[in-house]
Order: sequence, then structure tokens, then C-alpha cells
Amino acid sequence: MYAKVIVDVPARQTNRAFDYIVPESLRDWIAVGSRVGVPFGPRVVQGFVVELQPDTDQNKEKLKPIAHALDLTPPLTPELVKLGRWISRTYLCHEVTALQAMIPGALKAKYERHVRVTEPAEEGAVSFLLPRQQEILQYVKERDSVELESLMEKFGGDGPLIRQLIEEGRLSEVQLIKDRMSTKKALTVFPPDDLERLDGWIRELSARAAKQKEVLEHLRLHPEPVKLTDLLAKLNISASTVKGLADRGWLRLEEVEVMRDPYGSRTFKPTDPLPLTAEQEKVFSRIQGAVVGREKRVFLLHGVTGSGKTEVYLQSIQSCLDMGREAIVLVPEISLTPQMVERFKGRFGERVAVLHSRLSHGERYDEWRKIMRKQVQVVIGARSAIFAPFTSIGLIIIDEEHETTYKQEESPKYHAREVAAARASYHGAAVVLGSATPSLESMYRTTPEAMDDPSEDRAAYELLSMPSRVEGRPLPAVQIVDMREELKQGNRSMFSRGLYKAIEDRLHKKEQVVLLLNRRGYATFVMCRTCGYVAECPHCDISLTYHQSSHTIRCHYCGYAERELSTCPECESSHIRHFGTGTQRVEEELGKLFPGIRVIRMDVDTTTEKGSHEKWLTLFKNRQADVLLGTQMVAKGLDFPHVTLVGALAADSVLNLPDFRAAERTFQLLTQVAGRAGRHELPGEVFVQTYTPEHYSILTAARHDYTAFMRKEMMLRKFHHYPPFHRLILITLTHEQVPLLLRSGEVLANRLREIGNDRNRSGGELEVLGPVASPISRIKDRYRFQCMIKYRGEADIAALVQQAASVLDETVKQQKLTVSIDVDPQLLM
Ligand SMILES: Nc1ncnc2c1ncn2[C@@H]1O[C@H](COP(=O)(O)OP(=O)(O)OP(=O)(O)O)[C@@H](O)[C@H]1O
Ligand SMILES: [Zn+2]
Ligand SMILES: [Zn+2]
Repeated sequence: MYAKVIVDVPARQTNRAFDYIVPESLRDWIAVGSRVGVPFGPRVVQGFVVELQPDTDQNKEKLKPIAHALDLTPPLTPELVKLGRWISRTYLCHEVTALQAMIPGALKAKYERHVRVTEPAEEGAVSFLLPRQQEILQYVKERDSVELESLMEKFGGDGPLIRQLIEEGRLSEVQLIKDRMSTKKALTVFPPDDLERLDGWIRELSARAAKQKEVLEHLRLHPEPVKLTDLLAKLNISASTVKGLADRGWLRLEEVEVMRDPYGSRTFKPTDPLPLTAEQEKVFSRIQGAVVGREKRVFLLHGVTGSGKTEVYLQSIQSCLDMGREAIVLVPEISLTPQMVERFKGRFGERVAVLHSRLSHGERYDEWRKIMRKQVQVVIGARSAIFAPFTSIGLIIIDEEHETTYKQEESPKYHAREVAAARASYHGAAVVLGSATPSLESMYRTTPEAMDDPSEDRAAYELLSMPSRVEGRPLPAVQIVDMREELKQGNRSMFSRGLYKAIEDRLHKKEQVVLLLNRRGYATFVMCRTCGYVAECPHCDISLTYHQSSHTIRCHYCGYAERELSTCPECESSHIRHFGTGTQRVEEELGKLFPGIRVIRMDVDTTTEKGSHEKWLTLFKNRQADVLLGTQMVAKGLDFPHVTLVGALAADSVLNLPDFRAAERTFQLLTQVAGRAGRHELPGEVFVQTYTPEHYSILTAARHDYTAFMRKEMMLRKFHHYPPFHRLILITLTHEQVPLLLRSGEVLANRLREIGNDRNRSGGELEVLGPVASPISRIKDRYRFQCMIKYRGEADIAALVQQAASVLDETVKQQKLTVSIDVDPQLLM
């Protein structure tokens, strides 16, 4: 038997499967998707089996056997192995990188060098050994094998002696591949097999052993295994009490594997399906039809904020589960709020696994194993949950499908929406993309134009819509406030007069307020008010960020940090000001304007701690605060009945970003945040403060007019050859020297233009822009240049681009140039 193995050596030369012999002894342990250790050059490396075959066309003499199998059950299914290949072709990454992305971090290999004593071939050949060396050999021999590093540590200072032993062949090196994470074990207390005897023992114990008696009494009443720590806490006793009983053989203490459950300490109130509104019913029955009929459909569900999309998801999933199939729900990381988890756990309880980056490695690993073992049928998670190793998927839901977090920024640079479509097509599953503000890409695919376009290789979507809120609640009234006018009237505060009055009114009525301040617009830089000096990172072209808690200024790209400044390094003025986070300033001003106001601030600074999101939102939900103030994270998915006022403080902060999607992002953000107001009985009101009140993205968002926005934006995109009409590939080059970078950029651009000309002659459309400096022109002392390709037509252009990029192979190897290719980029920085 032979195996094709993708090795964990991400390089262009090794980006293919290598053949290995499957030794007889491993035959039962190796399947497609297994992780194995294989000899590769002088080392043993981890690899993934991607194919098994009875024969090979390679020279059998030269093939080596697989060294070991790393799993009892393969962590990847054959479907995921196939998907890995698709990702590597579509997004131009190494296949192993794609495969690695699908398994939990806990399973990423850790290589350890161990040594073992080699038995000498002949007794007589023993050469002279120092006593210390004999000691070392003895130490290793007793332990069978010892990790080299720990051996060096143990015999500190005797490194040369150890090296000599290795060189002489008395110690041989073995390489072990280990998982970064192991299963968690917990000491568990088991009652005796014969419970009848407990009474006798209790009597036998002396009066002084009251605690031990208590333990036995407890086991008599609750004769099931219990975690030692739980028992100790419950009875308020020490471990030695239990240990004493175990020593007498009256109970058993054993290590038992436990699952780390991040939500274990929480109870979720079970919920029943709500009777659907007419709009929900129509959408639900269409989705249900597709799930039951195994239609492989992609639906775009356009439902306004508060239209009840979540209830439609829940009931659709129920019908999927009723068919004995599984469901994946993706939510943007940022809105993976307790509220969303609560709704899913509330409906499906133990059948739900949750995956997101706030979990520890161990917790993630255990949630993932619940999926592997088929203990759960629903997964809710951020982007990478799309790789859940289910084998019978019936439905995939992507909530807030327009969010940029669905595109991974590092390799593999996949978009979860496309991966979802690929998986759904394999399983015959339905996909539901839900949003109040669908991306233009998705909307385009519902139009006849996209369906008629023969070069549009991707599946067309079916549009479903829910244009009204549940129970006929109105969308909130939105007022645009021209901040230039405010300034003219002498108002220098960050609150317009209208918003100020409205906040005052809500405080009076004991209703709640959500305030949004986009972080990017109000950076947290350090500036001298005398000369205008701004502190910048010496390695990156970006201003340093002020961190109040540690009194430092830091670079967000490379981690460079220095102490906060008290005087200006340029002019020595002491008027240097640390512009704390924008939200921090707003919080201060709120306190001044409305003494006694209770404000919860949510931004990166206040939500780093685990569980902090949850804590703030619970406080707000329980009405222990009047104002929830924050960055994008307050804009999405929240559903609080007493919120009747929303203020967007600087609506144009996103609009000014150097990105062709700036208008779209502005429209989305404003629509989402406005959608937090008036979702229940009380009607809502929204203030949008801006310096560009005439901009169409702001005007249309204020009118809740998605269609008007979309039409206008589509026209502009078409005119400028941007997505969804053209597709983009962004190639970024980085190097320490600008001249080399420029030269390389030119070479690449010329090669791309040649390809473009060939294609355009044969009726294609391909433009090459650049090379130009990237918007962030330097990171970690490396300058950055980019080329942008705009094209229409079939997808295999990616392969051509990769081919073109190979003209730089030599420079990459010899001069350490880096080339990174992003297919369908979401951020153009
Ligand atoms: N059929 C129904 N009957 C009564 N209430 C409902 C029904 N469906 C949903 N709701 C309630 O309406 C509110 C809004 O629903 P939901 O949060 O699902 O909206 P959404 O469409 O996801 O909005 P957003 O895009 O803003 O997140 C929730 O409080 C929900 O419990
Ligand atoms: Zn100065
Ligand atoms: Zn830096």
C-alpha cells in the first residue's frame, strides 16, 4: 500500500504530494486525512495523507516508509482534504497551509528532539568514558528516551560531553512529533462497586472522622462518579480526606478524560419556536424546501434590522436536524456575543458546539472533538468554523454576510462565503447568507446580469427578503446633523445640540442610549500642540498608539513600544498631548455634560479580558448603565428592548479611508447601528453626525433605502471596473530596500501586462495597475509596494498570476523579497 502525503514544509518546491510506503504495521491506522510522521531529507516531519493506492508509478526502491501515524481517527475527512486542494488553487497558497487551517491549533505539530542510548555493537568496542558521561547514559537509559533540551538543562554545563556521546553514536537522536495540546484529565471519585457496604464503613469510622463520614454519606445519596474538585468544593473538605478513604479502598480515585466546556458553568433558558410572521414564514418555507429537497441552493436573505432573521435561522436548522443532518452557523467574530450563543444554546442545548478565538487552545480542541465524535449537530462560530469536520451537512448559515471578517487576511486567504458554497455543493446542502445590508458582490449574483454572464463561474444566488420588522414595528427615524453648522453656531462639543437634548431626554425617561464612534477615524496618536509633531514608529509608517494603562506608546504592526512622552522630542514643548482612544474622550465628556451618567465603554482596551464582552453586555441588559459607548462592536447584532436612542458620532470616519468599499462600509455601519434602536415596544430615534451630510451613503442609510444605495454604488463600481463587475487580485511585495522593490515590481507588472495583452486579444479583460507604494508603505522596516489586477472572466486567471509571479523566484530566494498574493482582497492596505 502506498500513500500520497502533503508534508509540513511550506515552500513552492514541496507544494505537492510525495509518495511513501505504508508499512504493514500501520495499515489499519492510516486513512485519507490522517496525520503521519514521514522522513523528509534528514528530518521527520508531519504530513497529511491525501490519497491511498495499491500501487505507485514512482521508483519503489527509493520510497521510504511512513514513520508513524499520529491519530487514531483522521482529523480531516476526505471531503476536507479535497477542499484543501481547492483552496490552495483558488487562493494560491500551499496545500499544507490550507490543510493546517482546518484543524485546531492544538493539533499543529511540535517537533521534539529526543535521545536514546544506542547499545554498542560489540562488547569489546567500548571506548573510554568519563564518569560523568556514564552518569548521563545511565540517566537516559532509565527513561528510555529524553528530550535533548531537558537533558542539556539537567546536565547543565556538560553540553560538550553530551555532544560527544551523540557524535560517537552512543546516544542516537530520535525525532518525535507531538501535539501541542493533550486531552485534559481530572481526578474523579468513584463510589465502591458494592454500595451496600457504605453503611458499615460509616459506622466503622470514628467520631473524629466526621469529614470522611460526610463523603461516604454523600456517595450513598449520589452514587455517581464526581469530579474530585467538585466534591471538595461542595463539602468544603480537603483532598487528603478523600485520599484517606481511597487508601482504605472505600472509594476509587481515577484520572478521567474531561471535556473543557467554555459554557459549562452557564445555564441557558430553553426556548420554543416562535409563531412566524407572514414574511418569516415565506422565507422559512423556501429554505426548508431546499434543505429537505437537498437542493444545493445559495440564498441571499435580505432582511432589515429587527426583521427576525435569527428565528428563521433557528427554525431552518431545526428542519435540518429533523432530517438527521448537521448545520454550521457563522457569525462575525465581533458579534459572537453571548446573545447569539444564548439563542442557539437556548434552542438546541447540548447539541451545539461553539468555536471562536476567545476560547483557549484546549477549549477549542474539545469543542472540535465534540464535532468529530458526533456529539453535536450544530456548530456556531467565527470564520474558521466553516471547516467543522461534519460529514452530513444540510445547511450552512452565514449571518451578517457582508462582514469583512469572513475573509482571512493571512494565508490561506480564503473567503468563508466561497468555502461554504464549495462544501454545500459537496454535501447537497443549502446556504443562507443573511444581512440587512448585503454586500454588493452577493447582491450582484442575484441579478439577471450575473446569471446571463457566461464568464461568471460562480453559482447564482436566490434572493429572499424580509422588508419589515416583526410585529409591524417601524424602523427608527434618522436625523442627519451637519457638524459644520454646529461649529458655525459656536458648538465645539462632540455632541450636536440635537443629540445632547435627546440624551438628556432618555436619562430623564430612564431609557437607554447606544453611541458609536468608529475607532479608525479617531486614532489614538500622540501629538505636540506647539509644533504639530506626531510620534511615529521608527520601523513602520504609522503613528504610535497611546496605551493609558501601561503609560506607553506602541506600534500596532510590529509591537515597538516606548514610554509616553512628557516633552516634545522636536521642540521640547511640554504641550504634548496623548489623544486617548476616541471613545475614552467621549466617555470623559459625557461625564462632564451629564453628571452621574452611567457609561459602559466597549472598545479594544476594555474587552481584552476573557468574558469582558459578556460582562458589559449583561450590565447593560440589566439596565445598570444608561449609555453603551463603543466602536463597531456595539453596532451589530445586539437586541435590547430599552434602547430608544442611537448616536453615530463621526459618521464619515470610515468614508475617508483609501478604499473603494468606503461608501459601502459607511452605509453598512450606519444601517447596522441605527438598527439597534426601537426594536421592541418603544420607538427609536437616531442621530448621525457628519461633515459630509450630502454623501449618498449617509443620505440613503438615513432613509433606510438599501435599494437606492445599491443602485448608485453598482453604477460607480461598474464605471470604475471594481467588484462585483471586475474581480481583483492584489500582489504585495516587501523588501528592506526601495530600489530593489521598484525593480521587482516593474518586472512583475511587465510580465503581468504581457499575459494581459494575450488575453485581451482573445476577448478577455485584464488591467494591471502599479507598482505603487501600498497605503501602509512600511511595516517592520520593510517597504511595501503593490500591483493590482482587475479582470473579468474565468477564474483560472489566478494560476496565470502565480506563474507570472515566478519571475521573481530568484529574487525571493537570493534577496529575501516577499511576494504575497491576495485573490478577491477585502482590505487594500
Ligand atoms: N415571529 C416572531 N414573533 C415575535 N417576535 C419575534 C419573532 N421573530 C423575531 N422576534 C423578535 O424580534 C426581535 C428581532 O429579531 P432578530 O434579532 O432576529 O432580528 P434580526 O433580523 O437578526 O436583526 P439584526 O439584523 O438587527 O440583527 C428579537 O427580539 C426577536 O426575539
Ligand atoms: Zn513640538
Ligand atoms: Zn512598528
